[in-house]
Amino acid sequence: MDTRRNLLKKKRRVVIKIGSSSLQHTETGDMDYIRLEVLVRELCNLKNQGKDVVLVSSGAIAQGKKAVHLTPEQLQEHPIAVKQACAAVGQARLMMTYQKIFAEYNQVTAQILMTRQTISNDINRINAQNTFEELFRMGVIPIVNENDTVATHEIEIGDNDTLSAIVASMIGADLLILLSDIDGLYTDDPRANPDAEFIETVEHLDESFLRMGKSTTGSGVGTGGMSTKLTAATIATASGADMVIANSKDVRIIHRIIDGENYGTLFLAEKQDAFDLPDFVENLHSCRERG
Ligand SMILES: Nc1ncnc2c1ncn2[C@@H]1O[C@H](COP(=O)(O)OP(=O)(O)O)[C@@H](O)[C@H]1O
Ligand SMILES: N[C@@H](CCC(=O)OP(=O)(O)O)C(=O)O
Repeated sequence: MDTRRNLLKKKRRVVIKIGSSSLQHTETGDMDYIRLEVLVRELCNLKNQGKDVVLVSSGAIAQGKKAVHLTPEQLQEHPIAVKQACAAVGQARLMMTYQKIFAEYNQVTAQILMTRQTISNDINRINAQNTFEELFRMGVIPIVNENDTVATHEIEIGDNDTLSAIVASMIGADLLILLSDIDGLYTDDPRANPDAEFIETVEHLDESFLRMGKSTTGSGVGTGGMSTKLTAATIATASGADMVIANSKDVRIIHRIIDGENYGTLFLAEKQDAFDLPDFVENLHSCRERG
């Protein structure tokens, strides 16, 4: 067995991110309760192994749209306010569903909603860090999302891949797992290029890997495609966490990865003393705009 994979067993603080498309049935857009249940069981089991666990869950906007039966015309009218209203509805639904399922395992959860200011403002960031630490001491699993109801372009992080890496960096996590609709990183988007090859391990995340995420295709339900996952890998690995991108088709992949089995793409941590999270977050938008 690959010794670097085997070391994943020893991780103490794990952040797991699941995207909107992974939480719903493709055909109907309704919640996939079985997948949610298995996800919750996996997280509770990690917690029972003595690890600190954080879930970053997308899905507020997608579930909110579904709940209020939004027509495409309504979406066109006031896209930002409509999206924010949907997020307000969907976030409450998501939390209700998670709390119900976590309660079956006697697991207490908490909701943490963040914006870019949570990181860039020193007081907000320290408060958020203290809250996470207190929740871990209490044995609670925090469930994190962007505060979509108030976040507009000026203060948004914009996608939960990046958010999950920011959270991992902020709380000193040693492993981040991004659950996606694809097995991991390929040399190119395999949906567009049948010759794309799967990459098992990224030892050093240089330009050649970052270029592989430039294709703009994605599930159409969530945000980002592969490029936001590579931004997440940049933050996580520079902060000293390993990161894995893996397929959410069977969420039992979480314990298989942590047991050291060869699933997904593993990005190895390369802690950089010069990495400054607030500074990185401050420059996030200008970096994206420069492409
Ligand atoms: N180099 C690449 N390797 C793998 N997938 C890629 C790559 N470039 C683009 N993609 C696309 O990114 C998609 C995953 O992004 P997205 O749909 O936003 O995921 P999620 O909703 O799970 O966060 C894949 O389904 C794939 O089509
Ligand atoms: N914060 C948004 C999701 C943003 C996002 O990054 O979505 P996804 O690409 O599905 O992980 C929501 O909850 O709807």
